[in-house]
Amino acid sequence: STGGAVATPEDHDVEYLTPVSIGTPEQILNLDIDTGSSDLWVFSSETSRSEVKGQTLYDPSNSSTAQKLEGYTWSISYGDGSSSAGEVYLDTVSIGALTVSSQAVEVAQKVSSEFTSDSNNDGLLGLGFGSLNTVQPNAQKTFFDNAMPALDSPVFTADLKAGIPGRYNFGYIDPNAYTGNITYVSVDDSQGFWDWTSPGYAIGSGSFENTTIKGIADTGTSLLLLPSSVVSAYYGKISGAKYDSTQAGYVLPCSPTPPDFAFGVGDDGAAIVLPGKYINYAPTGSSGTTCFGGIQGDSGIGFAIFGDVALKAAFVVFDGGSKTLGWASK
Ligand SMILES: C[C@H](Cc1ccc(C(C)(C)C)cc1)[C@H](NN)c1nnnn1Cc1ccc2c(c1)OCO2
Repeated sequence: STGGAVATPEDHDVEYLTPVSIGTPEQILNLDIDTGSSDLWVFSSETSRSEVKGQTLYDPSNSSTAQKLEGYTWSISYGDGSSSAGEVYLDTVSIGALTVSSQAVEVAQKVSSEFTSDSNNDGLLGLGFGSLNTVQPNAQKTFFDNAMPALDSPVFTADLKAGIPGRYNFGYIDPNAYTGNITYVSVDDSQGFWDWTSPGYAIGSGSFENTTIKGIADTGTSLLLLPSSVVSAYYGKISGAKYDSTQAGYVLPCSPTPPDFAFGVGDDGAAIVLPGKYINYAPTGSSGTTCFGGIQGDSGIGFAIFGDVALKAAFVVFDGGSKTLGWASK
């Protein structure tokens, strides 16, 4: 079997939302597919009313296929400080033509203010490794883990785009979605992430800097978070760029367009090039002359995060069979 669905960017590509069908008859929620976590949780009829602001709610009592996992709970805190918690049902979940009949659907009873204020986001669908799942007393499998045995090929692909809809596909690699070759690299799943190591980077037309960058491919993080040495080298090339403590990040003049940023993939010289305009993440004020940088530091996290700013420059294969990541330009 195969499946897939569109991934539509919210403002500034801060996140990408994908329609996911849950229950019988189907209830369609727009979820943030997140390769950096492993819980599938949704706003629901059980979410406290004061914490709901416009989201679509999954109501298990309206699904003939919903089964409550009595005594099961979940609670998650994300690296950006947001959090949510609740109870657990099993129900039928589909992404396009791909259906998992007994998927753990974690219904939120509480969500933090960051989720409440994001009215278009109806929840997260985690595609990290199972060890990250927070359900107690027994961890639950991800949609991909449940689907994998039935898939034509044990893979899913992320084809995110700048400012326009892209796609997540399951079970096949679309040869029309990328250019050149796909370079596969090994993944360390010991922390539950799609964790890989880039051999280095280049700034604009500059020479390639060999420095290992270990980080995760994370569709659920907006920015590209890199070691401070790389980040200061990049912004050091841009007159007027500076670290702004009030913004808690590097800001830069929105024009002229900043230099491209390339990160290496594999040891054959392959690289993914981010056009400089991707680094103009969003204007910081009303004048539009200063932009918040799409590349920021990863200090305090312990690893780099190849978030949407990086992923939208590539076609990425998440191979659950060989536990490898495939990177291609497009
Ligand atoms: C943050 C997202 C998870 C999320 C997504 C969306 C949202 C909102 C809808 C409310 C906007 C909140 C949360 C990420 N997913 N793998 C994640 N989940 N756990 N760690 N990370 C990545 C990380 C880790 C550390 C950091 C960071 C990021 O930004 C700053 O420091």
